[in-house]
Amino acid sequence: MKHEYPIVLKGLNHWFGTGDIRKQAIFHLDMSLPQGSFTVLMGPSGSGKTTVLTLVGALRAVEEGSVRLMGTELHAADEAVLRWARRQIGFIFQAHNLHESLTATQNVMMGAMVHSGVADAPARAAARHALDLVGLSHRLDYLPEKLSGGQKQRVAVARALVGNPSIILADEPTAALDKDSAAEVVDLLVRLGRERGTTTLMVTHDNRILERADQIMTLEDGRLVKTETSRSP
Ligand SMILES: Nc1ncnc2c1ncn2[C@@H]1O[C@H](COP(=O)(O)OP(=O)(O)OP(=O)(O)O)[C@@H](O)[C@H]1O
Repeated sequence: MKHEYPIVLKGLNHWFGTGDIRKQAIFHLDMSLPQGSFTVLMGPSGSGKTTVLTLVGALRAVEEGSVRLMGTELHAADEAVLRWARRQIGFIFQAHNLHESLTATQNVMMGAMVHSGVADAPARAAARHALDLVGLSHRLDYLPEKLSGGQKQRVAVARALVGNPSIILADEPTAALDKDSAAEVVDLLVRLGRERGTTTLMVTHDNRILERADQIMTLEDGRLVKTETSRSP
């Protein structure tokens, strides 16, 4: 089923700690991300970007307000719904989370097997397909140490894509990359939005990629202070 806005946050508040040290980290956050769009979440260190990403990713319980993924509410959702939500998502983090002793294909296969519990042969086929999609079909059997920074991060993107997610959540995926490699990874995510309708939310400090974003949202002290829409998806 298609959803015009696969990610919708309404009146989201979040706190850390209890008692005297209880501190609000997110304040009244509203956000709607259109299907196929590429949204960048910016803001100074400590402004709440990662907290938002983990709430949207069903990695943290929603305390107050609403997070809807593909129309399904995560606030007060049971574990089965949260597991379902995580299966809709491909997660991409900084470059260095590939297993060094596994080839590109094996790294991506792990994503397929964890994601959907599929067996070896279909996981291998899915991994090859995902690596082809990110332009690495000529590097299937390479170990990470033989790949460039940009190629490693494209393996991480392939691993996130292998379960065919509707949503991609990325935390600083270009931080360790040079300009061209960063552009490569971002162009890929933008293309996936256009071609497959994948909706991406990326946390970044990286000014180099802003011109490629459909929406740029800026958080300060847990509040959304600016939303810029640069082009329609
Ligand atoms: N597990 C936690 N326990 C207590 N406070 C936390 C926890 N995680 C985050 N915080 C606090 O919540 C606020 C938002 O943190 P968050 O990590 O979301 O910011 P960020 O914008 O992602 O920062 P950075 O760019 O440095 O990663 C900060 O004040 C932080 O200290």
